[in-house]
Amino acid sequence: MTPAARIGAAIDVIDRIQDGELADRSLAHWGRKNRYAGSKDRAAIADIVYAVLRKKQSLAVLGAGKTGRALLIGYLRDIGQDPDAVFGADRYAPAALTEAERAAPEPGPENADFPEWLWPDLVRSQGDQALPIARAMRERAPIYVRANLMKASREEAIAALAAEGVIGTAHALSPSAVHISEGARKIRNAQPYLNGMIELQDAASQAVADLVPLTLGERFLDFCAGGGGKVLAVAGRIAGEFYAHDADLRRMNDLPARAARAGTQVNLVPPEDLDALPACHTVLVDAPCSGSGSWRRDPHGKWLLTRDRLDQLVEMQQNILSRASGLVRPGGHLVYATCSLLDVENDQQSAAFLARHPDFSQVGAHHFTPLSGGDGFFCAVFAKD
Ligand SMILES: C[S@@+](CC[C@H](N)C(=O)[O-])C[C@H]1O[C@@H](n2cnc3c(N)ncnc32)[C@H](O)[C@@H]1O
Repeated sequence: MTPAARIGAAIDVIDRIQDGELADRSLAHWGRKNRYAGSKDRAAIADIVYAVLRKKQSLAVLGAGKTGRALLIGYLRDIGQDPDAVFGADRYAPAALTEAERAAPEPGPENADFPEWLWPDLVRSQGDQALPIARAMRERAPIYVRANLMKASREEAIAALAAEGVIGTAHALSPSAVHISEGARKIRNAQPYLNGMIELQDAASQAVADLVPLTLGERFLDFCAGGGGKVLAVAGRIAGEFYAHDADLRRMNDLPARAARAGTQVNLVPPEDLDALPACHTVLVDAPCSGSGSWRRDPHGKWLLTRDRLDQLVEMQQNILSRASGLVRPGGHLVYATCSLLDVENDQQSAAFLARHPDFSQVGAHHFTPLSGGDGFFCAVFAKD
């Protein structure tokens, strides 16, 4: 069957489903009526039908209707194919599009599976990238590892992984990032992981760690260290004196073992010891945030966020920034990062910080979105007078 004929078959199957038939019965019925179709064709048609059912609501918006035909128009738009190139493409294809079907629907949150109340914020923050970003957020996150450059080059790490059946390629977001295309489940038992040559870490998270200004031997504090992903990434780049703090000490439970595996040392600083810590060359605030940049990994988080919670987070970020800024020594840097796509947590938060702290000036701001492969992240670097 031609690709267009498979789309035509999927339309027939979906129409029966829309009339109330169960999906597997509708597929079986189509198979009985079209015995010329081989097993590959039937499997491909089933794949299309189930892909449509998964996104039925948003595809109905994209195709401007709920019939099999409209949903398949929506399906093709969703996967980036022009329905005009399929409908009417050959004599087995469904009939060519009408003018009304050809008119593309208005982009909006309902065809991006994005919380409606937050849509204006995303548009304000990301402009005409809002829709592709929101739609990218519906897919599974890619898997990345970080080559620990203190132990091996990225190429050596890729080769060591390949020897254990884990296939990866260098990724452009960071000199340490490796995109894993095969064998991801084997990573945690693979030698390069067990001996600290690699760590699991999103590529944009690695890129944020790359932006941390630090010179050999300097003192670095990760103020919101959590499991230690960022401090370990910075320690993988340059030798220094590393400190990790988190309001919730338990979040750092695994950090000493992870640091030992990576061949580095990270000193844990409980809240009561912060004031005794000598001022640092660089302090990183990887702040608690909406997590909107990592909703591919946490799709439930997307539906749990509320306006009240977002307001609370913004206030919390302000307080943390003020507290952490007091730990930076003159001439040093404060780095503010979030895995958020929302301006209110990112550029607006940075501007508010600068307004409250005239002894700091902004020397860089970077925005990462899922469109470049990794999670959405924001990173601002402030220099202290
Ligand atoms: C985004 S996570 C950090 C992720 C971590 N840096 C990493 O790369 O794996 C934010 C962390 O901030 C911590 N946190 C929340 N409120 C805090 C506060 N007032 N002071 C310090 N840490 C705080 C949370 O416990 C959480 O572990």
